[in-house]
Amino acid sequence: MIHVQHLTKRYEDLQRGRFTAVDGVSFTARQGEIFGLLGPNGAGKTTVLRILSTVLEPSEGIVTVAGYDVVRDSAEVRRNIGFVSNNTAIYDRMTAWEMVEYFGRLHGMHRDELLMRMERLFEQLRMNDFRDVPGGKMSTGMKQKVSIARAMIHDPPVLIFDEATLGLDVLVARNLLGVIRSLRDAGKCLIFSTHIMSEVERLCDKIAIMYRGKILDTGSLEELRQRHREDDFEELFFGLLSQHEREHGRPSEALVDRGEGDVLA
Ligand SMILES: Nc1ncnc2c1ncn2[C@@H]1O[C@H](COP(=O)(O)OP(=O)(O)OP(=O)(O)O)[C@@H](O)[C@H]1O
Repeated sequence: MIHVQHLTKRYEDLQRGRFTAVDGVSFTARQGEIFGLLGPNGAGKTTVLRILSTVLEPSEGIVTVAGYDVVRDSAEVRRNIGFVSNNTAIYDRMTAWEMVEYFGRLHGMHRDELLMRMERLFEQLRMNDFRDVPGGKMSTGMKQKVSIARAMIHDPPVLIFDEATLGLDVLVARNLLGVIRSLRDAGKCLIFSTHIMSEVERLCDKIAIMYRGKILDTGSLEELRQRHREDDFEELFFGLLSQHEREHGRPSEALVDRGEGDVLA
């Protein structure tokens, strides 16, 4: 469903000059699968997801979503994906129902089809209790559900969650992970990016560990554990990052010195 081959993205940065944020990344994510992108802040996860959702163009490499090329067929790609982040704008004065309806119209959905889809979605995400609550009066959990409903209104086969649990309390985050699992069971292809190891361990069928623009390894949790002969996922993760630092001439303490200790969160 998603094929990423030798993807590289360079930014022209005023301070750093030409900076490679994503460096030769390849992976495949399939239908009915939750694919986790795990990495500390700055690893390049958001850049990859922005390319998948056609907001940015690759510098090199080929990326296809549902068979469509993100550069050549960007409109088709957008029809096939929904994007959920932790900072989606929710309009204070629009109700949950109005917001989701508005996004359905933006996707050009016909009225009857839109209403049917909305009824199903509000039921599925348990949003009927707050159908008529305006954004300004919603809890964080309600807002997050509206963001998901908005991303799913056109029933895309691919859903992308970028650090979607950031800032949510444990209960809301737990509910969100439940929703993501049920979408997987309904056959969607899900990409879930996070810096939180436990979420990836509990949720993802396949994991790509990303650091400094590269994928250091990829596989199911079990495959990764066996390959690295390490049952403790946290040890495995830091082991891979430290090995990368050693091979690239940096001391492993740099992980902590650079303030990247928060990958432990
Ligand atoms: N528009 C830009 N111009 C220059 N550099 C950028 C730009 N956007 C991102 N970067 C840099 O690219 C690198 C990767 O950033 P990216 O946001 O993709 O990482 P991330 O893994 O999603 O981390 P985070 O969770 O902090 O967003 C970082 O060093 C970041 O500073």
